[in-house]
Amino acid sequence: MNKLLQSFGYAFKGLAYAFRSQLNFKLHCVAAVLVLALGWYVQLSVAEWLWISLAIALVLAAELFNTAIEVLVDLVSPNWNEQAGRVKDVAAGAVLLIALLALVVGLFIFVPKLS
Ligand SMILES: Nc1ncnc2c1ncn2[C@@H]1O[C@H](COP(=O)(O)OP(=O)(O)OP(=O)(O)O)[C@@H](O)[C@H]1O
Repeated sequence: MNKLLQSFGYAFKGLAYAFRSQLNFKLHCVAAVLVLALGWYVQLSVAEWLWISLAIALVLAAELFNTAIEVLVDLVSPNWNEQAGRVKDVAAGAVLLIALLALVVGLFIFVPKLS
């Protein structure tokens, strides 16, 4: 049980680090709160809540993986290196792809309700 609590502690430490150090993660957290408030305002259905929750979780998880990759790259390759840059670019591309998916999900759900 103690070990489990300790693992949660490490996970929260990671979340706090990402929130403190990554502007993009902070912005996505703010966007998530605004989307949740809007969802409450327009009274989303259960299925719509599931889609929105999935989109939010995917974006935030992608940002966290991207942060972990950036930290790792900076650790193993602190100097300029083409391959290191490529690793960061690909990770950033994954975040962009998932953020676009979340945007499409949000547009499909909210545009008909707000127009
Ligand atoms: N060690 C490196 N070698 C080569 N290119 C790098 C290296 N570090 C970063 N880059 C290039 O600079 C870009 C931005 O890197 P950086 O680590 O600043 O990421 P970021 O997305 O701006 O992260 P942060 O949110 O920490 O500012 C990378 O996508 C990559 O193209």
